[in-house]
Amino acid sequence: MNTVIEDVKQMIKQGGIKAWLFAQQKKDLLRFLTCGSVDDGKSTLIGRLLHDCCYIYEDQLSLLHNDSKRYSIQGEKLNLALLVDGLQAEREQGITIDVAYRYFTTEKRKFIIADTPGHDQYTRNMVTGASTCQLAIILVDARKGIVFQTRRHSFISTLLNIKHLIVAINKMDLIGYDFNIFDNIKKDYIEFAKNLANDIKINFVPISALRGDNIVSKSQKMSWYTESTLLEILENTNLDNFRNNNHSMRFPVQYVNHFNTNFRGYAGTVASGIISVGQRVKILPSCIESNIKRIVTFNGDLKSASTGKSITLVLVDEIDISRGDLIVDINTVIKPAQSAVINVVWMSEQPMKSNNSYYIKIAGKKILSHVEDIIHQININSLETYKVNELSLNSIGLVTINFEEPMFIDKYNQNKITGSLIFIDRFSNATMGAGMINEPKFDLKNYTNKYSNFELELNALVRNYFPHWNVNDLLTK
Ligand SMILES: Nc1nc2c(ncn2[C@@H]2O[C@H](COP(=O)(O)OP(=O)(O)OP(=O)(O)O)[C@@H](O)[C@H]2O)c(=O)[nH]1
Repeated sequence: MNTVIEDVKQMIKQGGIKAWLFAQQKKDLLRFLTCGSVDDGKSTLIGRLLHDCCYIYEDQLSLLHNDSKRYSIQGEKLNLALLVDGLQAEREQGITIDVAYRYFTTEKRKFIIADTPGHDQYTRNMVTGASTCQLAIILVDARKGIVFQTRRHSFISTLLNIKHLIVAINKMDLIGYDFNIFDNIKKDYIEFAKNLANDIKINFVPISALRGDNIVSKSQKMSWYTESTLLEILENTNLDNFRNNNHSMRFPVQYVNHFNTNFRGYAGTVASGIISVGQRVKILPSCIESNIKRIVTFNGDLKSASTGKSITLVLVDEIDISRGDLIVDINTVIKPAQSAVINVVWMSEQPMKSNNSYYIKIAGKKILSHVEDIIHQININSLETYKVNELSLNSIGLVTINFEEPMFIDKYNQNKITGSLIFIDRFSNATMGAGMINEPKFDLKNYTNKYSNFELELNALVRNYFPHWNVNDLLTK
């Protein structure tokens, strides 16, 4: 890593802008999110990181000075939170609603930050932000200590397979930079974290996002803290665990590009592994085999492409492939699952109930599914589980669902793309919840339905548009 940086420094001296661009491409990328309760200082922390890493342009800074006068509640000179609170509604209410993404870079690494809302009602935005991140900063207000949202966001982060948490105890300036308060919060969190997965790395940093203590530079006010600043931790986190190139190749087809009669390509993003020209592959569910003829990108053809790369594949043979099909290496052994046990974060005011049917979408494939059993709900405070009949808004639980047709899926901790799904309401098309596959099941009784897809669609349409006809739902047992 250091050698690359040294090389690049040398190149910038010698080569100007081209070398600089090359240097940017060579840097590692860390995606992280900030989460925690309302007003813990998430947006201020991001503003501070951007400011102290000199990632605010002069025109942005002067706009920020003006906006600070207009929107700031506490009368601070520069309200750094306004840099990321982009929506007018966010500024007026002083809270984050949407997920705001920001990019910055240091000499060592590139970063994409997701600023997610602290409010309970925006849990879905937090889940969205966390789903693509490798690290989470859990903000804690030093005056309040560990609260419900601290536990909730920590648990959701680990559920989404984030293995590195930084617990940033903020607003230390408001408690006189007191070591004992910091230490007690740290002990409380360690006690809570005993119930989280045991392979999670946790760092604790006392900070003041507003004053800039221990963010980019060491605080003069907390000489008792001798460990790394927040930025140092972000820069030095080991990213090897996050690369998914060692896993078996998965390429879900997102779009069939029939540009002209001579070109038929399958566009998508490599979900895991490496795909190469000449490779023998099979297409699921049909199991038809072919070879990769070309890997097409906007910048020209590639010989191979690895996890995360957006590409269009051209095969040697003319095969009927549709959106949602999965291309895998010929030697891959993957059994079709008829059902799965799934961790669910429910995001709808209409509760999830046993026997309900929803569309689910996994890696571009949309099919009907049926809730067989709600195994349990999780108590966020104690992380204990208990039996429920339904999952209400923002609750987290474990459920078994059956698929309308066999599905080629993975466990979420092995593949985030082919191991995650969303639940979609059959009538309104609204997203109802998010799911992470815990255990695909291959040997369960088939979910058979005596009605054809056409009959089911017709039934759904009639029930949606003519509710006064009181037609029964064919999918409800
Ligand atoms: N004194 C002090 N105030 C802070 C600190 N960090 C943030 N604040 C203030 O706390 C308030 C909330 O900060 P935000 O950054 O908007 O908090 P948030 O967590 O993004 O809030 P939501 O977007 O509603 O979830 C603002 O008035 C900040 O100026 C800090 O370290 N010290």
